[in-house]
This record gives sequence, C-alpha cells and structure tokens, in this order.
Amino acid sequence: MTFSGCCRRIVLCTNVTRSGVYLRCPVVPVQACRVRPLCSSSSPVVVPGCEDTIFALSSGRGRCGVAVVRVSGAGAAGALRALTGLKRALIPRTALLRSITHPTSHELLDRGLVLWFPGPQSFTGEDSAEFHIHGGPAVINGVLQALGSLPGLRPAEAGEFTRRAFHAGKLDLTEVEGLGDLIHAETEGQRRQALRQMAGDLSRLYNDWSHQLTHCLAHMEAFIDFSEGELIEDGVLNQVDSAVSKLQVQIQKHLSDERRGERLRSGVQVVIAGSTNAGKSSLFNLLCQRPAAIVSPIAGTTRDVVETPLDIGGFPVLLSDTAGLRETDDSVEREGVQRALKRVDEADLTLVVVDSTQLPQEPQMVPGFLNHYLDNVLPKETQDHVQQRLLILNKSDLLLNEHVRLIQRALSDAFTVASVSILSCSTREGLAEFLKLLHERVKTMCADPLVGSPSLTQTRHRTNLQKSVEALRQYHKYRDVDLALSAEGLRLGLVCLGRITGKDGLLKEPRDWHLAEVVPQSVRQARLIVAVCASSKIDSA
Ligand SMILES: Nc1nc2c(ncn2[C@@H]2O[C@H](COP(=O)(O)OP(=O)(O)OP(=O)(O)O)[C@@H](O)[C@H]2O)c(=O)[nH]1
Ligand SMILES: [K+]
Ligand SMILES: [Mg+2]
Repeated sequence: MTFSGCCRRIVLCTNVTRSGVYLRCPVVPVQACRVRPLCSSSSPVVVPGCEDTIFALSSGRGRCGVAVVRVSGAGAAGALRALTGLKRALIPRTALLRSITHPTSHELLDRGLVLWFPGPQSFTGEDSAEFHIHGGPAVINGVLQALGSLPGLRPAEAGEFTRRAFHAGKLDLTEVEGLGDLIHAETEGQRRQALRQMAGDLSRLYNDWSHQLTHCLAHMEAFIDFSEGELIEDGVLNQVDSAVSKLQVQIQKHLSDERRGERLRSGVQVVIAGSTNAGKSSLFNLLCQRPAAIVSPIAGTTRDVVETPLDIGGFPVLLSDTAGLRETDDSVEREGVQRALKRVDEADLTLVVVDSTQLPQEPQMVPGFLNHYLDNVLPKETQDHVQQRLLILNKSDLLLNEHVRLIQRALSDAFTVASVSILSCSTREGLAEFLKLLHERVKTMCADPLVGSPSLTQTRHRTNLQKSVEALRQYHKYRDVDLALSAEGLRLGLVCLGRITGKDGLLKEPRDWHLAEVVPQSVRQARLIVAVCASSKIDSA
C-alpha cells in the first residue's frame, strides 16, 4: 500500500509483491521500503530444526540397475569428499565417475556417479549431494552405513527432504501435494494434473486470491483508522465491497466443480450392481481382463465386495463387483447385500446389470420393468441423477436379434442412448460401444487437466475454501453494523486461503515498521502497520 499526496489526505494504493504486501511511505526512501524476496540470499537455507545432515535411498527399494542415495544439509560436501576422496573444488551439478569407499575402513563399496548441488539451488535449498550407485541391496546398505558412520549425519525420516524443501520456501503445500501425486500417478490424467499442481498452478490461483484479499483488508483497516479525520479517499469501502463479492463468485465457481479434480486424483468409484446371476462378476472380469471374481451359475456367488483399479482411457477408476441384490435368509449373503447397497450409495457411477432373458416378452413393457429394477438397486436420492448410472442389458447372445431390435426401439423413448448398453459378456458383442459410453462418462466426471483453471484436488482444499467463502459472508453481514467484525471476516478468509498453501502459520514478523512481509497476521497487526506508517509520514511532514 502506498501512502502518497499531502499529509492531510492519504491516497491508498496497495503494492503486493510475490512475498507479500508492503506499505510505503513517501518520506522514506523507496529503496528502504522494498520487500526482499524470501530466498534472495546466495547462502544455503538452514531452517531451525533442520540442522542435521540427512541421507536416504531416494529411488525405490529392490534390485535395480541404478539406485540414488541423497544427502542434504551442511555436512553434504564433507560426506561427498569422505566417500569419494575428492580434494579439489566440487563442481556444481556435474556428474563425476568415482570410486566410493568406506570413510574409515577404506574398503571399496562401489563405483558410481556423484553429483553436488550447493544450496540454495537444490531441491531442499540446503547443500545436497547424490550418489548414483548400483542398485543391489548390499551396495545400497554399504553406502548407507558408510554415510551413517560420519559424524552429524543421520538417516532421513519419511518425507523429510520434502519437508525441508517446504520450510526453505522451495515448494508450498499444494506443490508438495502435487509432487506426492506425481509419484503415485497411475494414469495419464493423474500425471497431467499432478504436474500442473507441482508446477504451482494451484498455488498461483490461491496466492492471487490471497493478494486480492490482502488489498481489501489493508484498505478496510486504513478506513477504520483514518476515515474520521477524512484522510481517506472516497469510495474505498465500495471498492472493497465489489472486490470481495467478485472473489466470492470466483471461489464459489472453483468449488462447484462436482469434485472433478478430486476424482481424477483418487479415482472414479464405479460399482457394478444388480440381481443375482445378472452377470455382474462376468462384466467385472471382462473389464479387468482377468478372472478376479468367481463366476458361476449359482445365484448368490459373490458375497464380499471385490475391487480393482482400472485405467479407462487415461482416467483412474476404482471398479467394485458386489453381491447380487435379493431377499435372503442366509445371514452371510444378507451382509453381502448390505455391503453392496452401501457401495452403491457411495458410488460416483453405478453400472446396473440386468439379465436380458428376464425382460418381459412384450417390448413395450420393458421400460416399466427397467424403471422398477432401477428403483430396487439405486438409493432414492440418486434415482433422478441419470449421470450416476448406466444400465447394462447383459446376455444379449441369448436373445433373438429381432427381439433385441424391438427392445432397442422400445427403450429409445424412455432412456437416452447414453444411459443403456446392450451387451454379452460371453460373446463380447456390444463391448466396444459400452466401453465408449463408460469412457465418456468417466471423462466428464474427471477434470481435464489440460484445460481451464486448475482444479482443487483434495478435501483439505475444499474445506478451507468453503471456510474462506463463509468468512467473506461475515464481511458482508457486518459491513453496515461493525467494521471491525467485518474486517475480521476478511482476515479469516485470508487465513483459510493461507492454510491451503501452508503460508498461514509461517507468516513473518515485519522486518521494520515500513515493511510487512507476506500477509498481516491479524487485524491488530495490520492496524499497527498502517498506523506506524502514517505516523512516520505525518511526523516527518
Ligand atoms: N450366455 C451368457 N451367459 C452369461 C453372460 N454373462 C454371464 N453369464 C453367465 O451367467 C451366470 C452368472 O454369472 P455371474 O457373473 O456369476 O453373475 P453375478 O451377477 O455375478 O452373480 P452373483 O454373484 O451370484 O450375484 C454364469 O453362469 C455366467 O457364465 C452372457 O453374456 N451370456
Ligand atoms: K452367480
Ligand atoms: Mg458375482
């Protein structure tokens, strides 16, 4: 925020840099007011609690051609020299082929590539080294033991390298999550979404909203403190009103994505359900291309829920086969039916399988029969949600072609083409059309990671965004009643946004009174900064 003009009237304009808002007073030289970026120094970042030098096998366990052991911390250079005998200056980011030996016994452990990444230009921001060694268990253990024998070095805890990168400001929370998702991505869609999040697309969006809210809060605070002396330009609060409303609309739009980003991240829950012997397990096996579930002519074969992850055209699906739905005296089967109904309740998409040979002979009776069938399978609330179900008329090989045609004609009035599939699990007839329908359906349920603004991918994001919107409502609620409470709504909204990227709780104290790095921590602090800036200006003037 810049205070300019004569001392009687303060013109507000807010300057927000990548590292935060700062307040500039015209009487203080501009240089003195600049915000220094958080990571501007050329020395490695050492965060309190991260003083130890840590090491770990960074590639997966098990025999492999090459394994990567990473070292991070102040002792990384010493460790590199101790194991390789290097005396000359280390060349950054250049692979060197060296013999790797135990630092005390001098026994040769392996011959491999070593790399040196001086901080802060490393993943963790600290001095780091990498040993690219042969991936046998004995070689790996030998190198890990050798590193552990050096003073000040210890094995890293799970996720500690990433935690250090986070503390050093190399990655924010959403980027850390993106990195985790990228490592676990199994489909093309998941990879694209994770890469986008890791590259900071989501944090840029949330940071932009945080900056807008910071502007609003700063204006609001200045208004609270200076409006009485008419030191504030007119219409400041109206500007805040419209900015907050705009922001609310943007966040709400981002939230109403029908969980598409979350689905792409964790997989679309697709459940196969229907009467006993409809061919549910046959369809399940056909989709996962292996005999994962038992198929038999005995009704009530499947009892437990059988699950398998699938990749449907680049989109992740968690497919479940369930017990056939029927009234039964068998307590075990009854439990199976309960579990099946619960799964259908939680499903994103239910594949309702029907045995075509059970359909009424008169084609015009078929739609009524199927509607009744759907009522029995699907929970009441979802019966109208056509997007959440797909009807599959199985065993079409047992029907005459003429009968199939009549059924199709009868269905065309009652059901959309995209909601019914006629197929045979035995002959695979109709499978290609069904897969196309399924792919289309799964695709619309997942976010397209290449198009539009990034999607939120975790419940954590959703919860904090909802709280943020709720807090902005508080702003409007108290706007004409109590400005301090209204401003508190803005501050809360800001805190909730900050929690998503992890900036809240890491907010820094201002380095001097003309400079508030990142976001003011509270209304009090914001007031204080505004007050101090204004007083220093007025005093000097
Ligand atoms: N002719 C024909 N038979 C099929 C087809 N699909 C399944 N079947 C047979 O129908 C019987 C029941 O199949 P399942 O896959 O076990 O049926 P289900 O719905 O899982 O049965 P439950 O688990 O008992 O509820 C088996 O004998 C299958 O071989 C099909 O498309 N055509
Ligand atoms: K069966
Ligand atoms: Mg079955």
